[in-house]
Amino acid sequence: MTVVAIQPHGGERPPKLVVEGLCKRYGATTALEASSLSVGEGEFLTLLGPSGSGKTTLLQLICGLVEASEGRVIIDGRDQSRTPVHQRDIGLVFQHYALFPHLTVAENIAFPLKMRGRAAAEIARRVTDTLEMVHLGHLAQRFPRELSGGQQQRVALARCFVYQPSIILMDEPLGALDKKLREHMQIEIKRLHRESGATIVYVTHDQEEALALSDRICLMNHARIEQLGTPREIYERPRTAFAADFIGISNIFRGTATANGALETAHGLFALPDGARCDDGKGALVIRPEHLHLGAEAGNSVSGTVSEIVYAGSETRIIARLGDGATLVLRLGPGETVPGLDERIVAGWQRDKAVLVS
Ligand SMILES: Nc1ncnc2c1ncn2[C@@H]1O[C@H](COP(=O)(O)OP(=O)(O)OP(=O)(O)O)[C@@H](O)[C@H]1O
Repeated sequence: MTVVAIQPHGGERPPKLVVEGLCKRYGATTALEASSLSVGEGEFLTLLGPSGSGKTTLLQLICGLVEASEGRVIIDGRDQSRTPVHQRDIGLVFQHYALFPHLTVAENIAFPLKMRGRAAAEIARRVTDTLEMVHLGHLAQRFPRELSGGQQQRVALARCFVYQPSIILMDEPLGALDKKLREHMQIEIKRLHRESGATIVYVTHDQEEALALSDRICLMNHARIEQLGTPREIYERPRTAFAADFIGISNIFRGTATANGALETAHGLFALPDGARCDDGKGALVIRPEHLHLGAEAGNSVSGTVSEIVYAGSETRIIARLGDGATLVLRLGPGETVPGLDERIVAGWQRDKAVLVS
């Protein structure tokens, strides 16, 4: 078992949530290896990773739906590891909205406030404000069955935001919606986050959604934290080939380090970026498509045959086949000359544009 060092939370924000060595085992299966992280007040942190990587388990441990095998959950400086789920002051939003079918939109949103014994005048005011916030004021008297999927999910969000929980946890809340509605709701969630100042931990397996929403991303793989950083840090400075591959498009060349600071790969000998070193003699070079240019540059280049040309308005994406069946992706800007299908090309990169990963 490896214990990951506590990762610093974003910026100067005081920590709202600290997870220390949290671990979950089900018999012989480890759903989450001992993991530590810290989430700042008002931060939007996304747990991102493939199916089965431990995202939901970590979320359930934070809210107390699942009991940890080891580790601690600290909220606002207090150890809440043994606090029951309903006493943790955490709001939950899941993929399936679970609205009360026999209550109107306004009554659904009022429900958590009534449960907490708030005064009628306060409930009325907060429900009105929250309905405004999610743009559902005109549908207050409808029942859930009279709403579209996107509207129902907005009610679910409102029902969570209305009582201003300390932390809001969301598990694939947009998973059941179609792509267009998802993108619209992402903007809504971003706005709700900004306007409410809530601390949010959000689970998704969709990297574009994670990039669009998050202050920081906690990338998970095989029941552990692979990398934690801002979207830009993970995109520009991935630490592993998995991180480079999971976030954005990457060209990855694996190889062995040579004595004079180069990487010997199946596609050629490439100079490493300044200061980069392979610790165990092996590594991989990651080159993003926008850093590849037609023609040899600074000695680092590969040759291939164009197999696909994808015109996408602001850019043209070229996919080329390399010698051993591997593919290469590069992006050409509007002014650049586009090669023809089946044409032989040489694509090069400046060595400092590549990132060495493990
Ligand atoms: N109650 C359980 N009993 C046994 N194994 C479990 C249980 N819950 C989760 N697991 C296992 O723990 C691992 C992590 O599961 P988890 O649901 O956290 O992954 P996830 O990243 O959220 O996946 P998905 O995106 O598919 O929801 C998986 O291998 C899963 O099979």
